[in-house]
Amino acid sequence: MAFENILVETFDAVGLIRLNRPQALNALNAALLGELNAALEQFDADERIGAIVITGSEKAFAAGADIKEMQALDFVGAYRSDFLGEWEKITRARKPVIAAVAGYALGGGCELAMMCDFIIAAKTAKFGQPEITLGIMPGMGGTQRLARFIGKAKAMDLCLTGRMMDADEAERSGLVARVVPSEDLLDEALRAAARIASFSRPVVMMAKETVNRAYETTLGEGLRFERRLFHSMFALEDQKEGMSAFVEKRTPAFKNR
Ligand SMILES: CC(C)=CC(=O)SCCNC(=O)CCNC(=O)[C@H](O)C(C)(C)COP(=O)(O)OP(=O)(O)OC[C@H]1O[C@@H](n2cnc3c(N)ncnc32)[C@H](O)[C@@H]1OP(=O)(O)O
Repeated sequence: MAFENILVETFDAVGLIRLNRPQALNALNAALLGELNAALEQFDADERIGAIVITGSEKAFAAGADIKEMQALDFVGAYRSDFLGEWEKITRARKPVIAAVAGYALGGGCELAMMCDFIIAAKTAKFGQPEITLGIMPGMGGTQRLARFIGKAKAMDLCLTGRMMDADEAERSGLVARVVPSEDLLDEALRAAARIASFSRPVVMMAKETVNRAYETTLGEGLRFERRLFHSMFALEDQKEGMSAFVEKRTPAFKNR
């Protein structure tokens, strides 16, 4: 499939998607969304791929939903088309997705990064929900995910003032897993993805599913879910291989089953 708004590459077991609308600071329009979903589906279905990285440019991961595309929208059009609803598909990828963020991650850009499983940020990264300055509020999950990830105080601050948060504040707040020098961003993200891809695929997928469950259920239900999936891992050849390799002091050769 040919893409116009993203660039897609593979590095061994890692799929890399670069948002590529430099003229609009990677503003997220419908065409880009369709391509991003298609690329993610392809990587998710590809047996050779174990993890996925989404990145932007040095200046912008993404400066938000495309304001020029949204400008003329009316209520009925937004409601009937469930405008922005398709973005949730990104969270359905079953393989881990890392956001490698440099520059602006604003509005929908910040929300897209939060839909990924974790964020690695360059020193230059700036996160924010400036929708309030446009006469709207976040609509791709910002109010809900920020409140869960960084707490009410910071979520309110960002959504109500529209201010930007730099990479260090984002890391202190728990939004970002690691901050690295800009020149190391992609290598660091690809290395993390390659490490994940080297582990047992079903175990990685179950670990992702289980951590995500923490955001959707009670602690009791989450703990039961974790324990049941944990028990199921003893049916995997990869559990036998991983533990034998430890005892025999060698590197495990996982077979993803
Ligand atoms: C998901 C939901 C519900 C909502 C949203 O996401 S709303 C969008 C939220 N984002 C913003 O409000 C940020 C808008 N952008 C900016 O404030 C600035 O572009 C900046 C601070 C990120 C960077 O400023 P800078 O002066 O360095 O660059 P610009 O000249 O302003 O931008 C270059 C080029 O990109 C176009 N651009 C930037 N952001 C968007 C956007 N979100 N949608 C559409 N186009 C965007 C900008 O217009 C300019 O293009 P032109 O020179 O052709 O006008």
